[in-house]
Amino acid sequence: MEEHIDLLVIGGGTAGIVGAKTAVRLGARTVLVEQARTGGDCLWTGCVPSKTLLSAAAQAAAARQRTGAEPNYDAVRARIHETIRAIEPEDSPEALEAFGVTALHGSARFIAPGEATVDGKLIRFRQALIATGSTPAIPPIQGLENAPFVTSETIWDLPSLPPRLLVLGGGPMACELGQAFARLGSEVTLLARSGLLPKEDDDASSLVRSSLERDGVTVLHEEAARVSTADGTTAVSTGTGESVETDVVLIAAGRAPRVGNLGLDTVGVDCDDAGQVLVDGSMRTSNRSIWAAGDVTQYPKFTHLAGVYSSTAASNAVLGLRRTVSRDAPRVTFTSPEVAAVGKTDASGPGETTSTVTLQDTDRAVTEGTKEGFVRLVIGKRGRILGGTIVGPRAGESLGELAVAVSQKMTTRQLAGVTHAYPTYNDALWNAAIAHARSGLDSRLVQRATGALSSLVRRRQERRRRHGST
Ligand SMILES: Cc1cc2nc3c(=O)[nH]c(=O)nc-3n(C[C@H](O)[C@H](O)[C@H](O)COP(=O)(O)OP(=O)(O)OC[C@H]3O[C@@H](n4cnc5c(N)ncnc54)[C@H](O)[C@@H]3O)c2cc1C
Ligand SMILES: NC(=O)c1ccc[n+]([C@@H]2O[C@H](COP(=O)([O-])OP(=O)(O)OC[C@H]3O[C@@H](n4cnc5c(N)ncnc54)[C@H](O)[C@@H]3O)[C@@H](O)[C@H]2O)c1
Repeated sequence: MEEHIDLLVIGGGTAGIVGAKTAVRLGARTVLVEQARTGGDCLWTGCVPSKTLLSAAAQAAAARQRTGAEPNYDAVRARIHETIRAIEPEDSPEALEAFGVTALHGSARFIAPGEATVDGKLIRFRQALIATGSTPAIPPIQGLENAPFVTSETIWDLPSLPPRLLVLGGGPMACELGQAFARLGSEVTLLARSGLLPKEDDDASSLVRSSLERDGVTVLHEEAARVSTADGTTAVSTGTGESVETDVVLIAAGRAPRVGNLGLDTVGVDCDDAGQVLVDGSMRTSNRSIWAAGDVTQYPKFTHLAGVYSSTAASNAVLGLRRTVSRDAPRVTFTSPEVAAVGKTDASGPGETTSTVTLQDTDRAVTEGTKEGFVRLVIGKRGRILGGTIVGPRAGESLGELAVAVSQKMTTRQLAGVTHAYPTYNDALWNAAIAHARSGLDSRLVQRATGALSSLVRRRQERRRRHGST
């Protein structure tokens, strides 16, 4: 390709696909390069298979309770493959080409400012977008290399349900997959050195822990120290000397950016100590014509952020803008109960407070027999909703409303003023806003003001009655 293209997109996952389509919509000549299969982690090894697995596991647990029937793991695997097959065409090279993106198969590498190669072939570009994603981080644990371990990339290939599964990690991936495999019938141990969902509200994390334990998961708040494998048995020992035997180890200990062999030094793209590409709020790297989005950057690693941030990066690159991204980062961990959060989740700033309503006080939850869950709003000065956490069934769906409230800078009074249908799970969110808005009305100053107003109205009405009666 001798002439310059407008935008070179490296990586065909969510960030790459959305970025490339955005650029084409803006009239840019865009080339997307993917070294493996377009669709990326979300489609092949992340969100799509894991959410299908969770759904199948929840149904299996319900069926076991109803009839005692044990799940058929082959059928679960078949369902996962079917789901991927149904979504795959949307992300295919053919779909990209039909949209106007030139899709190339190969591995891209920067070789000089404005120049990259794809498997040795030269491409000249005006702007580039790095969207190369991440791979599972493998912690340096003695003996792990000889153990039968799987990651989010390989767990889908297990030929049968492991009788015992040790999950290393306590983040969203460990909690979701740990619960799913326990519900399917594996004996699951979770080894989580920072506890469960350490980035979320403590009460949310406690509810998830109790729920996992009810599903039979053993949760150890410890770090893996050593792994030994002999005669087909693997034992993982912890820092405190406890040892857990297992058939398979699942590593769910975070992510490492895919930056190897990209030639970032050649073009002056800076990374942090973990190798993540550093971008500013407009998603521009330290090289003025190179942008980045998705898991490869320092921002939280979620599909929706990969898409939205990449769209901003591509439009900034193509139109010469510096629009910045929102850092509110809505997120959902799809355990049972779901944990959904956006914006601030603790009242750590001056003048900040929280308003909490439990699902025990929410009629929809009572009618459905749901006992666990809550909504907690984090509220700033003058009643502005800064963020919050929702735990319970369909918390991920309720999060949409909270995300709107946060992004639109709504106050609790404004949210309280929106009529909600009864009985819904979102009543909890509404009631948390009402409770806070009312507490403002209960303050002594407001009581004095409303008292004075109502006595004024009373006197006026009295006067009118007297005049009317004469
Ligand atoms: C088990 C699991 C469950 C998850 N569940 C959720 C969820 O429910 N919700 C959610 O929001 N997020 C979820 N995530 C996170 C989500 O999958 C990622 O945030 C998202 O897929 C990142 O997209 P990306 O485009 O940045 O990277 P990727 O999808 O990894 O895409 C990067 C692509 O770049 C290609 N590439 C790399 N280097 C080169 C090169 N030099 N040349 C050409 N191509 C290259 C790779 O082959 C890859 O296809 C989950 C992740 C996991 C592991
Ligand atoms: N529902 C979702 O949106 C969803 C689901 C799964 C994964 N993801 C994304 O995928 C990425 C990967 O998920 P994750 O859960 O692996 O990452 P994570 O970084 O959120 O959690 C990893 C956890 O593993 C623990 N850990 C690391 N090394 C350990 C060791 N040696 N012993 C014990 N514990 C150890 C860490 O303390 C940490 O809490 C995340 O960024 C997440 O956002 C999202």
